[in-house]
Amino acid sequence: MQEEAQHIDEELFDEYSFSVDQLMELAGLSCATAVSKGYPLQSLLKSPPRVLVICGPGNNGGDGLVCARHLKLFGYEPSVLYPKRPKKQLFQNLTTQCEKMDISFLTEMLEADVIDEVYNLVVDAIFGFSFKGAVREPFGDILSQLKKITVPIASVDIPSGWDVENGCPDGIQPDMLISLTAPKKAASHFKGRYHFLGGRFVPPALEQKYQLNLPQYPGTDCVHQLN
Ligand SMILES: NC(=O)C1=CN([C@@H]2O[C@H](COP(=O)(O)OP(=O)(O)OC[C@H]3O[C@@H](n4cnc5c(N)ncnc54)[C@H](O)[C@@H]3O)[C@@H](O)[C@H]2O)[C@H](O)CC1
Ligand SMILES: [K+]
Repeated sequence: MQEEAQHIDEELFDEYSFSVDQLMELAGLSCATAVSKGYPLQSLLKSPPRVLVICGPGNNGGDGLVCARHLKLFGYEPSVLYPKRPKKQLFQNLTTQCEKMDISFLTEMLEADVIDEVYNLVVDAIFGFSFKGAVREPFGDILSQLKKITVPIASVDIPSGWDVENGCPDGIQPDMLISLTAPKKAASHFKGRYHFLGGRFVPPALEQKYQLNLPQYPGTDCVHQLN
């Protein structure tokens, strides 16, 4: 399944000629849309409507940066923690776009009780389908703080630190999961309240080839609520 997700990914780029930027924009927009459906502005307990977006070193982190930008456009106040920044131009551009929109970047991870006090929720865009092995720092420390918080976590594609196939019983337990392209095997271990499917960009021929059996998205929506 981890391999299958990577094959679909490669095929979208190599055979279907999509660029990463295109798909990441749609993925990140889906995440911000799912957050706005699960945690509407008017339902938030803390004002201003602060959201902490934690971004990892790969494309999952890129989805997080796009998500933060759209959340800001939707009226939220995102702050971003982005401790390991790849040198690639794409990630530098996404970072500049956030900075130019007055999204603040934290210099270090906050303690769990501070997160609970200041933020309404955390978007987990640390690792996606390429996560492997034992968690390396600084992400071990970040995930251990996330295990202690009581505000909800919305995970992008896969709850970070979970094995892509087998999940992780003592890992973080997000309240929302936004599966991108198609739910990964680990999604069957998800016990939170909201499961959304996003990344409405899969060409029908690719969906058929991999027998993804994707549900029908409602109307023109970029997310589909699975439960
Ligand atoms: N086609 C699609 O479906 C799209 C998916 N998108 C998103 O991209 C991620 C997958 O991105 P990828 O760059 O392949 O990898 P990750 O972000 O999962 O992470 C790789 C990153 O993490 C480091 N790493 C791996 N294991 C560890 C570890 N044990 N400890 C510390 N660090 C680790 C690794 O070195 C890399 O730097 C997918 O899930 C979607 O969210 C696209 O954005 C849109 C198209
Ligand atoms: K994640």
